[in-house]
Amino acid sequence: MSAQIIDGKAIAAAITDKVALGVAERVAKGQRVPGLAVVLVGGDPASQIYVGSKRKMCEKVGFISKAFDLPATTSQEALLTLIDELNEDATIDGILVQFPLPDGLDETTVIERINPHKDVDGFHPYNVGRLAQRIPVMRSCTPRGMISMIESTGVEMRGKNAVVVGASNIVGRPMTLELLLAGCTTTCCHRFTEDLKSHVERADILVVARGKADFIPGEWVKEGAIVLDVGINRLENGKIAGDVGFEKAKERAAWISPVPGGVGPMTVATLIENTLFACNEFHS
Ligand SMILES: Nc1nc2c(c(=O)[nH]1)N[C@@H](CN(C=O)c1ccc(C(=O)N[C@@H](CCC(=O)O)C(=O)O)cc1)CN2
Repeated sequence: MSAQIIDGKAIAAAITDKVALGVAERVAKGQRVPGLAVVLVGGDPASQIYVGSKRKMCEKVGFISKAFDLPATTSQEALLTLIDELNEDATIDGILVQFPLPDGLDETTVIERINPHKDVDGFHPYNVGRLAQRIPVMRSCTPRGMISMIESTGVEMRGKNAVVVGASNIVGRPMTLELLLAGCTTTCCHRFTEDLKSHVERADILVVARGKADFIPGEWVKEGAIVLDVGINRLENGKIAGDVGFEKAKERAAWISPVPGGVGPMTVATLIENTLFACNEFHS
């Protein structure tokens, strides 16, 4: 078997085209355009790339994008004051604080300060709790994006064995909740998981978010599985690799997402989708 590629770039483009139409519809009705505040603290090179593509995408779909580039020395108090101001700003529908934050800044406190209806990252405990209770509101971008990718295959999720490798707050945990919501029998593997291979081998849907190149050998992938690779690992040769041994996995899976061009672009597209949703639902 040679897997079909889940083209995240193409699916993301379709999503952002739809958002651009949604913005045009608002304008035609005389409504204001959605606004996204993108906050970057410090100069982490990867974060600069991701923030750059979020701002570019805002421009492309017709959002107002407010950029806040703060020095790494920014105090927790100053960052929280900015969030308070953005919470009150009627032109802003979404607040995005790029992670990781520099040492000394507490991500949990920052997330909890954002108005849950402007939490376009879906990280606030209110939004995670809503997802856990099967009444989602704002959904985390990478996990929600991956659900859109699985939906694009046309494969029914209900009843499938789904295995998520990695239990981070940003990806692994909310993805576990998303797959449960979709009707999968879901296992979340983490650093204390014993016999990881046996879990991976029975995954009809495999999501890997470990951050280590080739962490899951392609030979472990179940025949006919859907494989979503969240890893972005920069190799010494300058190339980017995922967490799954792609070539071997491709011989066994039915569907597989590439790195780059898979899950990454969906994170940005879903953020844009969330911002329009927040604008239409809560801040019209
Ligand atoms: N506040 C947030 N911080 C972070 C999030 C998040 O969702 N919200 N996720 C990641 C980084 N991230 C978005 O912020 C992100 C990661 C990767 C990509 C992407 O398109 N990757 C490309 C490769 C690009 C490259 O690095 O050369 C790809 O996979 O094709 C977009 C966004 C951590 N922080």
